[in-house]
Amino acid sequence: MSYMVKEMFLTLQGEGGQAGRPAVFCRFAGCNLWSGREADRAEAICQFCDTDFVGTDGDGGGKFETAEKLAEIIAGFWPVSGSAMTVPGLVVFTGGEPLLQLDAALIDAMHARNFTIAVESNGTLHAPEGIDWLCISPKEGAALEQTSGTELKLVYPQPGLDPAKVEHLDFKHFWLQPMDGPNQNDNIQAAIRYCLAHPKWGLSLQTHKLTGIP
Ligand SMILES: C[S@@+](CC[C@H](N)C(=O)[O-])C[C@H]1O[C@@H](n2cnc3c(N)ncnc32)[C@H](O)[C@@H]1O
Ligand SMILES: Nc1nc2[nH]cc(C(=O)O)c2c(=O)[nH]1
Ligand code: SF4
Ligand SMILES: [Mg+2]
Repeated sequence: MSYMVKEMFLTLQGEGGQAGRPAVFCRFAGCNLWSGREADRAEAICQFCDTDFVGTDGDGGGKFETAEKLAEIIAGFWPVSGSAMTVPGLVVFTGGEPLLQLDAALIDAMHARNFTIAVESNGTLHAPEGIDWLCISPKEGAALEQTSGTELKLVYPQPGLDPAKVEHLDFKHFWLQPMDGPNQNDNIQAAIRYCLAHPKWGLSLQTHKLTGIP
């Protein structure tokens, strides 16, 4: 199968429990909750998206015909290779919605290159086996199918999606990530208040936006 990739880059994971770790980001094109076109945003299931995932025209983007070819390019972004790679590399598959495209062949090809695999998903599709760090970020109005993983990262607030509705699910970590947008400052303060009153939850700030890295 072939893979449609919007962009790829080396950066620091900005969010969640792995924030601060260097990682290669592979952003797949396309999502099942929004077309990505501004004209469709108001009618989309997910309306607050902060990401351009349309097409394959970003830095490092393109259509990759095989898992081996894509894995080789991803590994090439890592600053260390071969015997100098004393700790595993880290790849974050995101999008768009990565579980529309990530498959066993690509997972195996990254593991064969000594990479740990992290995924950022909206949870509407079941995750394949072999993902090492699975982050699920539920969206109000979209049925949640993947109810287990490593971390649950809820963009907050989402009217109709109270954190109490998902805090029983099978995850190791629970994060509230303030919704970026016109009410960002209020959302940060509301998320902090919620965490202080409900200490199962911790705060996930989008630290890459603070530092100005991708
Ligand atoms: C662009 S999404 C791509 C992965 C997947 N489609 C998903 O929604 O989880 C990456 C992360 O950014 C979060 N996100 C998207 N828009 C946001 C916003 N306006 N404010 C805060 N987080 C946002 C998502 O919830 C998700 O955790
Ligand atoms: N630095 C950085 N960290 C991130 N964590 C999740 C991201 C995403 O867009 O999925 C993201 C991103 O776009 N950049
Ligand atoms: S599900 Fe993820 S990629 Fe899709 S529109 Fe929502 S935040 Fe953006
Ligand atoms: Mg992002």
